[in-house]
Amino acid sequence: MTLSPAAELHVHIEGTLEPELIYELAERNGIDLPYADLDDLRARYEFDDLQSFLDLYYANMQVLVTAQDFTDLALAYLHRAAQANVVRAELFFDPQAHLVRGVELSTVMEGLGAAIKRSPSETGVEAALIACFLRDRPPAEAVEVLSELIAMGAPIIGIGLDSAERDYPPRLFKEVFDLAAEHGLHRVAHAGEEGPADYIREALDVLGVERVDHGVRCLEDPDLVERLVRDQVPLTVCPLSNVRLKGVARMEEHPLKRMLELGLNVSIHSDDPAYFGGYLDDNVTAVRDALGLTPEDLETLAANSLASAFR
Ligand SMILES: Nc1ncnc2[nH]cnc12
Ligand SMILES: [Zn+2]
Repeated sequence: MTLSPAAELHVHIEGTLEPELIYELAERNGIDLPYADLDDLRARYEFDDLQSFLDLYYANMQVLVTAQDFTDLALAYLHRAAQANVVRAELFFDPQAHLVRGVELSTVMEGLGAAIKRSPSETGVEAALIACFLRDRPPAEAVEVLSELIAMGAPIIGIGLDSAERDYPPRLFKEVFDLAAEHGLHRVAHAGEEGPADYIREALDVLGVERVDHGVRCLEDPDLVERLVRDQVPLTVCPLSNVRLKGVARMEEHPLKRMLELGLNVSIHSDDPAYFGGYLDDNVTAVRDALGLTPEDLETLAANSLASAFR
């Protein structure tokens, strides 16, 4: 199936780290992996919830050490995205997850910066970077890291908020989002993935986000749905992620079709494709087959993604 051109607006670049690349980078950097072999690593890609995934996601990042590692990771992803007819990719990355391991911000930015620069000519995909802050780390640290990114002139178009959602309400991060706004940066946040619908409202009202990542739990709050429809707030939905992290029991029960029917501004994305069983095209075919989406539905979803991109 040839897919319509689309924008990938919800992908964590560290979540595109495929097991094969983990082994290749571990070898290159002389790192001993705590797995028996590739199959043993692959067998661990079974999750009970967001935290069980995050534990493996952060552990595997240890193989990312040099600027070249970050460049290779991002370009491998962008080549794969091109196969799915992605024309624009806004890549999330987690600066704090690297800083806490002793990898310098300058190394991360040099590596990812080179990849987004080379991408149009090498992959055909226009790429941009969004720095995400970890909600299970201190809010003051997020302010510190964003200040450093701004001071070094890092090539970022915006900021986001990710990691463990439950018990970490968006309002804790008002200061870093205000700083981003002062510097003309775009603002997005994960909300309503595992956390309650109220976190979506807070992300809009307190953080001033322009898009909500996931947002599926908005359906529990009819007044919020009405507002999201009225304001056409983009919701970047990640179907395979929702099923693999058990927010949704089976793809056949995914609320995406209902969200479309309600008039919500939804689009399909891949979140952490190396961990959740597929890239943008895999997500599209999975929901199409499970929910019986029509070619018109798919066209609407792709058009929504392009219209919600920051360009
Ligand atoms: N699905 C997700 N939710 C929250 N934080 C993440 N970081 C990487 N993937 C994530
Ligand atoms: Zn995500």
